[in-house]
This record gives sequence, structure tokens and C-alpha cells, in this order.
Amino acid sequence: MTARVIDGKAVARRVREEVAAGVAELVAAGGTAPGLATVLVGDDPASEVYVRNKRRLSVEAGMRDLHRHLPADAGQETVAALVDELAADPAVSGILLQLPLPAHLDADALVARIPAAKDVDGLTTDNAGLLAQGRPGLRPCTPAGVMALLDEYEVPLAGAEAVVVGRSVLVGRPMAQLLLARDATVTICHSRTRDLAEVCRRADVLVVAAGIPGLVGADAVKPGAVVVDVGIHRGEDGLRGDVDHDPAAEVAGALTPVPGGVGPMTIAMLLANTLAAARAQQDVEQGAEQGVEQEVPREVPA
Ligand SMILES: Nc1nc2c(c(=O)[nH]1)N[C@@H](CN(C=O)c1ccc(C(=O)N[C@@H](CCC(=O)O)C(=O)O)cc1)CN2
Repeated sequence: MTARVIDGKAVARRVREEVAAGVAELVAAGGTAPGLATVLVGDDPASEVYVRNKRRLSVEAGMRDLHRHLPADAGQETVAALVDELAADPAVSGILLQLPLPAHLDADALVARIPAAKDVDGLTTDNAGLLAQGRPGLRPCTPAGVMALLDEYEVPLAGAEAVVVGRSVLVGRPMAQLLLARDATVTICHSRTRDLAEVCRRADVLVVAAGIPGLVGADAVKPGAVVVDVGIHRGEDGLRGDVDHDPAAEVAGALTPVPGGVGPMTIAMLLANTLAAARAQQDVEQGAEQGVEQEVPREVPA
């Protein structure tokens, strides 16, 4: 069997077009274009690429680019003051603190300063709590993008065995919650899981977000399973994921490539979240067509 390719680039393009249409509609209705404040601290080359793409694509969607860049040696107080300034600025619909931050900074404490209504990364305790309770809120972009891909490819989730490899706050945990909310039977694997391949082989839907290149091989894939590879690793011969792609493609029914799978969806869902946040802040009723769950938290700072 050669797995069907799940084309994240194409789906992401369509989501971005829908977001652009939503932005135009918001402005035509007398609202203001959403403003996205990306915050980059330092010069990590991969983060620079991601932030540059987020800025470019937000502008392409009709949003205002309110990017801020701080030097790698910026202190906790400096970054906190910037987040507070953006939180209080009515032109800012969404704040994205690019991760990872330099090691001397306390990322959790900084994320905690972002108001839930502007948390377009879905990482604050408020938004994570809403997700854990199955209530509407802003969802983390990568897991939301995976869900959009599964829906686009009409992958049945209710009653399906879903296995998530990785338990990060950014991907693994919210991914499991989103699959659970769709009635999948969810197992989370991590570094202490005994016989990872055996657990993965149970999965109808296998999402791998472990951060270890090629961790999941063909022996861990159930024949016909849908495999979503969230990993991105830069090597001498280009990008690769957490899944050993070619052997896994011989067993899986469908598989996301790296690049061109989940990565582009992360940015598309960020834009969808930013539009949803702007609509909520401007008190405009939200459409479901952007794939964003309705009713984001509405409190904005005075
Ligand atoms: N605050 C956040 N930080 C980080 C997040 C996040 O969601 N919020 N996710 C990752 C990185 N990331 C977004 O920031 C991201 C990763 C990959 C891509 C992407 O489009 N990848 C392309 C390849 C691009 C390339 O050439 O490098 C692909 O897979 O096709 C977009 C965003 C960590 N930090």
C-alpha cells in the first residue's frame, strides 16, 4: 500500500483564503482589520523563518502586522512590559509569543500575561482550561490544524482509536483533548511508554509530536491508519519529521508529508484564531467557516 498524501499546503491555502474573506467582511461591516502582534525574542533562525511567514501571510490576509522584536538578552521584565503594552493596546487583536524563548526567560510567566481574548496561540491557562472542559475558546494552532486536516480528508473520529505520541503543552496535550472532544478513544504516549510501537499499532489515527526524528517506523503503523507527522527537523538533506516517512507510507492509508503537511496549517490556524479574536473583541458574530470554534473569551483589558 502507498499512503494517500495529506496535502497540508493546499488545505492551509484554502483556510487562509477563507480568513482573508472574513477579514474583508469584517472591515466592510465597519469593523477594523485584525492586528497580529508577533513577538520574537532573539535570533533563532527557525523562529525567524516562522515569524516572517506569519507576518507575511497575515498581511496577505488583510491583517495589520504589529510585529515586535527584542534582542536575545532582553530580560524578563522587558519582555513582560512589552506583553503588557500589547495587551492594553486596542489595535492588537492577537498576541503571539514565538517559542522557544531564550533559556533565561520564564515562558510560562510571560504567556500568563497574555489576556485570554488575545491569546491566538491558545496557550494560556484560561484557554487550556476551556479546552479541557470541552468549552469554546481559542485553540492551539498546530493541533487545531491537525483537526482541520482530518476533517478535510473526512477521517472518521467518533469511536476511532487515536494515539498521540508526545505530551507537550503546545501540541500533545491539546491534540488529545481535541480528539477526545470528537469522541475518539485517545491514548497519549510519552518517553516512559512501554513498547511504543505496540501502542501505536492500535491506532486508526496516529499523531506523532515527539520531537525525535524518525521515531515512528513502519512497525508502529497499523495497516491503513491515518498518520499525522507533527515533527520538523532540519538535516543536511532537508526537512524530515518524527515519522520514518517512506517505510511508514507503505503501511499507512494516509500520511502527512514533511514539509507540506502540518506546518503550513499551524500558520493558517493562527490567522483563523486572530480573525476569531478580532471578531469577538469587536462584538461581531463569528462564522463557523474558518474552522474556529465559536465564542472566544471576550474580556479585553480596559
Ligand atoms: N508561539 C508558538 N511557537 C511555536 C509554535 C506555535 O504554534 N506557537 N509552533 C512551532 C513552530 N511553528 C510556528 O511557530 C511552525 C512550524 C512550522 C511551520 C511550517 O510552515 N513548516 C513548513 C516548513 C517551513 C520551513 O521551511 O522551515 C512545513 O512543514 O511545510 C510553520 C510554523 C514552534 N514554535
